[in-house]
Amino acid sequence: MTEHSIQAPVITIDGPSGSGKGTIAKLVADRLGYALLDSGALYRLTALAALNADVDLNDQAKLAEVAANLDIRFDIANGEVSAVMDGKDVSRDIRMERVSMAASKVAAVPAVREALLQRQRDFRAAPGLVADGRDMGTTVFPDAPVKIFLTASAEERARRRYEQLRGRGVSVSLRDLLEDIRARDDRDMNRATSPLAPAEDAVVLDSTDIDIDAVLQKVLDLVHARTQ
Ligand SMILES: Nc1ncnc2c1ncn2[C@@H]1O[C@H](COP(=O)(O)OP(=O)(O)O)[C@@H](O)[C@H]1O
Ligand SMILES: Nc1ccn([C@H]2C[C@H](O)[C@@H](COP(=O)(O)OP(=O)(O)O)O2)c(=O)n1
Repeated sequence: MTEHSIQAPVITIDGPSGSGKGTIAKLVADRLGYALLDSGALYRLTALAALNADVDLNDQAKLAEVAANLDIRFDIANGEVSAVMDGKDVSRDIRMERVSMAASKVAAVPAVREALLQRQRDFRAAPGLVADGRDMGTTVFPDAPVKIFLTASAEERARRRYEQLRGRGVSVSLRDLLEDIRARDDRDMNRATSPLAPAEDAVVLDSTDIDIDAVLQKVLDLVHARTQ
């Protein structure tokens, strides 16, 4: 028996921005009673901390120091997860577009990824974990029994983000969002360390034309098939 085979199972959900990872990860975790790791939030928190401290986003050593020293926790109340940094709820702040852009830059720094690696693995606990991000199946939990790579066309992902932001009363242009999504895709897919890519043993699911319930059902079917 390997060391990993006695650990709690992990379901990894990787994919580009707006493909539905966060939504599906939360639903699967609720359904199975598993813990949830939103790994993107860690990169967003690092970005926010760096912006707040006026750290130059090109200073890799400083960024790694910021990542290693984050004082953060995730609180759960009424089924909603909030991100708390230095004792303050920053859940809304980390979703701002300028933080999203900074997060994608910060996430390209190898020393930042290294600094956050163990923090992510520490989320693994019984009865299991659902982890969403870009490299959950490739780098952070390579031994996960269930790996999903969720995609959708850039246009559909921009449309979803547009609706999501409008629903929150944020006014944005669909064209700007599509440009942002393409810029982030490019950076996430072409960086040297842990680029966005499906693991060899991942199942690729394209959600462009299927709704959330249908995606959830496909993922749950796969979980049952792989963990029986
Ligand atoms: N299959 C789907 N069809 C339509 N809308 C979806 C689908 N999956 C997710 N969404 C919506 O798209 C938006 C972005 O989803 P989210 O889970 O935040 O994506 P990600 O975590 O991959 O960035 C949310 O408003 C969500 O409700
Ligand atoms: N495991 C991860 C998770 C996120 N990232 C990067 C990629 C993104 O640009 C930022 C923010 O990720 P997040 O998943 O919150 O972003 P989206 O909700 O998909 O727009 O962090 C990463 O490099 N590796």
